[in-house]
Amino acid sequence: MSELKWNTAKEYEDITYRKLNGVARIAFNRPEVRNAFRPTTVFELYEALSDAREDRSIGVILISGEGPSPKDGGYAFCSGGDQRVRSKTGYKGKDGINRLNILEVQRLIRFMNKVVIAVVPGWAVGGGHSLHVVCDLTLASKEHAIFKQTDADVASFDGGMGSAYLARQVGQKRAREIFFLGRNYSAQEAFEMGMVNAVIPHDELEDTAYEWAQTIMKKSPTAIKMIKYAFNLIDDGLIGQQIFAGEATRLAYMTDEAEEGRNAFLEKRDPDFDKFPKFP
Ligand SMILES: CC(C)(COP(=O)(O)OP(=O)(O)OC[C@H]1O[C@@H](n2cnc3c(N)ncnc32)[C@H](O)[C@@H]1OP(=O)(O)O)[C@@H](O)C(=O)NCCC(=O)NCCSC(=O)CCC(=O)c1ccccc1C(=O)O
Repeated sequence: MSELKWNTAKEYEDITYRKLNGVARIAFNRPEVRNAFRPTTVFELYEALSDAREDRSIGVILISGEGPSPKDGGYAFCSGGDQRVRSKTGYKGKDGINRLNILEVQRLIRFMNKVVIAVVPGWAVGGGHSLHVVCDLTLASKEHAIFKQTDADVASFDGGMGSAYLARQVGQKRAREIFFLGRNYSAQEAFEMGMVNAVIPHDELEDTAYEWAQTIMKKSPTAIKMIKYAFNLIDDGLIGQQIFAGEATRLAYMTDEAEEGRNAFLEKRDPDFDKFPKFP
């Protein structure tokens, strides 16, 4: 079992949120329902992810699921939308409003300026399966992780990132099988298909995820961010281009050439760009 001494970043109702040495760990905390998410869960997840995004000391974010269930000892990453609060127009929150707000979390993970690792201790199902797909990397418990896409069983369908990116990872035929048949896949099968990066003995999962995060933390943060956005770009269309271009602009702003442009404007003179090399 892990002896990592995580520091609580904030107390929440449906998730846990901790930090340690540049790593943020966010975990679903509804093990009695296999970590299904309701609107409250998703609001909290979004807030914690946003905090990790803004925290300049954080380089890698782990998303996991607390467990085991006090009811039966089962482990889960996430079993998707809480079907008990599903209504005709979405998932009903405490405010009585129906939402499909997990999609906002998917976008936050995808466009996150840091690496996000899904740490899967048990079931990754439905919208929970989609979440692991959207994360940059997935580490899975050898003994307990099971991947399953039940959307079509409950008349739901993630026709966005959870299916399109899955097809990129495992290929079209496999992705269609996963969605059309809704079978259970072990960590090893998911690894062989290409949607899991490593299969880890359950007791070592947490520590391994932390070690992977520390390895990434030693790299250039700018390089890691640009590589992530470069990988995303081809599938993310104009939004992918915009995000990559935004970061390119930031790098350009760091040059003397950019400073000359700004200074010339502020000093009400023509810019002198002649002194800057025109690289071949
Ligand atoms: C996960 C299972 C395969 C686990 O099976 P098993 O180990 O046998 O355990 P169970 O006895 O079934 O479950 C234990 C306990 O947990 C309850 N539970 C499990 N999952 C859920 C859930 N999703 N919602 C509510 N409750 C759940 C279960 O009822 C048991 O309770 P008891 O009181 O002890 O009986 C299996 O549980 C299973 O198949 N679960 C359902 C998985 C599922 O279908 N999830 C929903 C898929 S659809 C989805 O996630 C849509 C959400 C979404 O992402 C989305 C998509 C498109 C647009 C927008 C959105 C959005 O924003 O939401």
